[in-house]
This record gives sequence, C-alpha cells and structure tokens, in this order.
Amino acid sequence: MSQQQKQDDIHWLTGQFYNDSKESKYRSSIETRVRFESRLALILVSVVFAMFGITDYNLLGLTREYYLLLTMRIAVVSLCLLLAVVIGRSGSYSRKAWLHALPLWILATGIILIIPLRPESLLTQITAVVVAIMAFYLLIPNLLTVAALASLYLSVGFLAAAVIYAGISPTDALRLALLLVMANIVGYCALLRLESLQRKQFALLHEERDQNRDLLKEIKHRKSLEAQLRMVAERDALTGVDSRSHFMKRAEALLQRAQLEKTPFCLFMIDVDHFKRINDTWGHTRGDLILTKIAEVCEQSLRPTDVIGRFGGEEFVVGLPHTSPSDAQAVAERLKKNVEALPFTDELSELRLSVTIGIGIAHIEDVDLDSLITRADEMLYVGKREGRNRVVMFREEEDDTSVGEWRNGSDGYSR
Ligand SMILES: Nc1nc2c(ncn2[C@@H]2O[C@H](COP(=O)(O)OP(=O)(O)OP(=O)(O)O)[C@@H](O)[C@H]2O)c(=O)[nH]1
Repeated sequence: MSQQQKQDDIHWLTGQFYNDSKESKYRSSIETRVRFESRLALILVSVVFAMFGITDYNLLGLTREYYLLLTMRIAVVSLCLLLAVVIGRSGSYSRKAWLHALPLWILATGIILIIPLRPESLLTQITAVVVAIMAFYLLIPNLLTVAALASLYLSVGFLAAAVIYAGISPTDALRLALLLVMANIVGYCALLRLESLQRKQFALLHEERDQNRDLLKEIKHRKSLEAQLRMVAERDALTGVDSRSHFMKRAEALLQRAQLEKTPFCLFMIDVDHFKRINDTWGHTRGDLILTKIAEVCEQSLRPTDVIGRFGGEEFVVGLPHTSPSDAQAVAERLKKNVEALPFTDELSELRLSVTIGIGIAHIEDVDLDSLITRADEMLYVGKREGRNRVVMFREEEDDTSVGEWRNGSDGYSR
C-alpha cells in the first residue's frame, strides 16, 4: 500500500482519517461551511423546540407545569441561539468540538425534562425524540462521535425518564429501547457513510491537486531544460555569440528577406591575425579570454539587427542586412580599429591584436549564403596574403570573373 493511500485511510467506526494531520486539514477546509450550517440548523431547531410550547399550553393550560415547561423551553432556546451566534463567529471542528457538542446536550436535556413535566404526552414525545436523534446525526453538522454521544445521552435519559416519570411497563420500556437503538443505528450509519464519502472526496481532490502541482513542476523543469538545450545549441559556449549552425539559420532568413525586399546584404568573415602565436606566447587560457573580448567588441561595433556567429577557432562571421557596400566597408574598418584598441593589462599589455576582414556583398537575387560565405572567405584569404590587418571587399555586381573585384580597405587597392 502506498504512503498516500495509508494517509487517506478512513476509520471504519468514526469515519475520520487515521492520519491526524490529514483529518485536521479536512476539518479546516470545511470550517466555514460548518459554521454557517451549524448556525442555520440551530436556529431551525430552536424555532421548532419553541413552537412545541403551543402544544404545552393546549395540554396544560396556564398551570404551574406549563410555566415550568415554558421557562425550560425559553432557557433551551436562548442557550441554543446564543451558541448559534458563538459558533457562527468562532466555531471550529478541529479545536472546539465541545462547543459544537454543547447545543446537542442542552437540547437533549430539554427534551428529557419534558417527560417529568408532561408524562401523559409520552407517545408524542417518542416521535419527537426519534426526530431529534435524526437531527443530531444529520441536520446539525457535527463529528460522528459527538453526535453519537449526545444521541446516546438523549436515548438513555429519555428511556429513564419514561420509566421513572411516565411509569411505563418493562415490556414497553424494552420496545422503546429497541426503537431508540434502531433510530441511533440508522442515524449513525447514515452519518458514518456521509463522513466517509466527504473525506474520500476531499482526499481525491487533494491527490488531483498534488498531481497537478507535480505536473506543473515537471513542465517548468522541462521548459528550463529546453531553454538550456536551446542555449547550448544556439550559443557558442566560449564567446556567447551564435553557434555556427544557429548563425547559418538566422543569416539564411535575413538573406532571403533581403532578396525578397531587394535590399543589400553584406557578410564579414573575421579572422584574428597570428592567433597561433598568441596562444603559443600567452597560453590557451589567455587565448580564450582574448577571443571572448574580440567577440564582445564585435557585438558592440554592430547594430542589434546584425547577426554574429563563431565560425570556428578564431574566426567570426557577421551578417549585415540593409547595409550598402560603403556602409559595410565603414563598419568593418571601425570594427577592426576597435579590436586594435582593445585595452589589455599586465602580461598582455605587450599584445598587439589585429584582425583581417573579408566582405562579401549580395546584390543579386540568386546568391545563396554558402556562396556569399565562400566569397567573403576568399577576400579574407586575399587579405591574409596581402599582409593581414586589413579589410577586403568582394563586389557581386562587378563579378565578371571567378574572383571578382576586391579592394584593400587601407590603400584602396583593386585588382
Ligand atoms: N585559445 C584558443 N585557441 C584556439 C581556439 N580555436 C582555435 N584556436 C587556435 O587558433 C589558432 C589558429 O591558427 P592558424 O589557423 O594557424 O592561424 P593564425 O595563427 O591566426 O594565423 P593567421 O590566421 O594566418 O593570421 C590555432 O593555434 C588554434 O589552436 C580556441 O577556442 N581557443
């Protein structure tokens, strides 16, 4: 049996949860409803009990017994109404079961006291007692144990009063006892069933709530995992710029849009010069730091609409939508200068950093991203061959040969 099932087990005799904390949770959950229903039921019962004063008058007239009965009825009704107010304000099954029991014991005492004052009305009172027992179990909200004890007190007290004051024969006393036992059994079983069913419903509701909470937790966890996975797939772990595959996806979309809208699109291939030497001189850890700084500078030198990715090793790639060749040239020059100006301290203060940038420009519709990258890469290669630390641009519309025109950003060199 699971832990949850054990917690939800219900006592076969009291109809309450075996588990104390579950039971107190259940009682707290019904507290407001119990207060309201108890108040209403007590008002109703008080009105009915008071109305029997009319039959007292019819039977007794204005006799001493009548006044005694009237006083008793007024006392019982006043106490019940007072308790209805108190229970309505601060009644609680969990902490003040005695407060809920009190009206039942007062009513029971009132009903028992009728017999010594009106013994001849025993037959009518038997019906009233059976109705009262049912009301104790089913009308006035109470714990089964509380209702059972009060009903038992009423039954025994009434039987004793009937024997002592109404002088019924032993056979009639036995009949009456059987009737009262029957009424108690029926009331007890009905309330036991009701109590168990309500608690089972409560347990089911809570189980469902717990499952929903676990499900929500699981969804949150999965979403965070998904976000982490996406991050790993989309971001370069060292520099934080786009991974190569993610860059390709974004740049592809931007290029297609540019072709659709017939706007210019440029692409940079940026390569750190002599990076092997940097690694060899300052070590790979500092090499990594330098790559991170370069990525940061690149991002700062670009517009938010540009996309930047790490293409591999010490090579970065940038896609610039809505950028004319002259603007691209200016951006690349600025970026190159910003890298050169990167401030390094301590051991790295000797470091002279530079990058070579190859630019590919797409003006015509059928150029695809791979060809654009190849052309930018070719320009990068030209730049490296020509001495590094420069910007070299490829112009598509002037591409009559396989290489096309290229220019050195520093001296305006063209082929
Ligand atoms: N620290 C570090 N080094 C890397 C990383 N990825 C690649 N490299 C190194 O970058 C260096 C690239 O060297 P090369 O391709 O010979 O180029 P280079 O030395 O920059 O020379 P040029 O590009 O011709 O100017 C290699 O030594 C790689 O080991 C990285 O993530 N971190």
